Amino acid sequence: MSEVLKLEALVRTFRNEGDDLHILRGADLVLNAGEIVALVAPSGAGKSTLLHLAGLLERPDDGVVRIGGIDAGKLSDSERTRLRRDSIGFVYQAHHLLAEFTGLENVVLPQLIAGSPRAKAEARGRDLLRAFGLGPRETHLPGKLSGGERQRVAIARAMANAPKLLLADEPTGNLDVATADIVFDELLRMVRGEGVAALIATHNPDLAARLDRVVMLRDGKLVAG
Ligand SMILES: Nc1ncnc2c1ncn2[C@@H]1O[C@H](COP(=O)(O)OP(=O)(O)OP(=O)(O)O)[C@@H](O)[C@H]1O
Repeated sequence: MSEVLKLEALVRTFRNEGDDLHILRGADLVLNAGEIVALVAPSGAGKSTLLHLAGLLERPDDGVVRIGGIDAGKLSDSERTRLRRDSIGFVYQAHHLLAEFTGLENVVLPQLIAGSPRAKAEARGRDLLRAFGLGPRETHLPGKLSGGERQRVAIARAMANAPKLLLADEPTGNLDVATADIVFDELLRMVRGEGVAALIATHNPDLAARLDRVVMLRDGKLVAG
């Protein structure tokens, strides 16, 4: 099976008021194509730190991040940006949609930035929003959508450039329990349908149990959950 993400002995230490916080102390992980893995850890253990490193938003103090076999540490900043844009989608706890653009435009823009022609980007955007039942709302501004609808648009945006890897940090953490449940299942359906590998951080053990595998961040290392 082809390897989408490989983390090798990742180390990340923060300096905080004179103390060293050893957040990652040799974290290893392999994610294969189509695999959906839950990342579970107590608050402050380093889930977001790990996702930022895996998503090439930050560099580790030591260790290697490979995306599709490519050692990201050997790339220039612009090459990392291109690899991130072409291969990785992000979903955060907050939707981070652009308020002055419609739902559809929010899904179209990353595709235009990646060089896709507008007609193709709009067709893909409409397909993704329709899959979430948002077709009739595609021209609404984010401020006119419910919290669950906004998060669905944010997921559609993350999938817009057909990434190989989706990284999600508490993707339904801001929603009420009932909506979170539904949106989480919709996210899984879309990720499975598109054959994308995903690493999804969640505090919720019920949600984690729906995924293919659980890894836990313990003492700065990843262990099977
Ligand atoms: N840039 C930074 N400088 C100093 N300390 C940091 C920095 N970024 C993160 N930390 C610290 O590292 C620890 C891990 O943070 P991180 O956000 O990765 O945790 P988390 O597991 O995602 O937490 P939560 O579930 O609450 O979001 C925290 O104690 C945090 O305060």
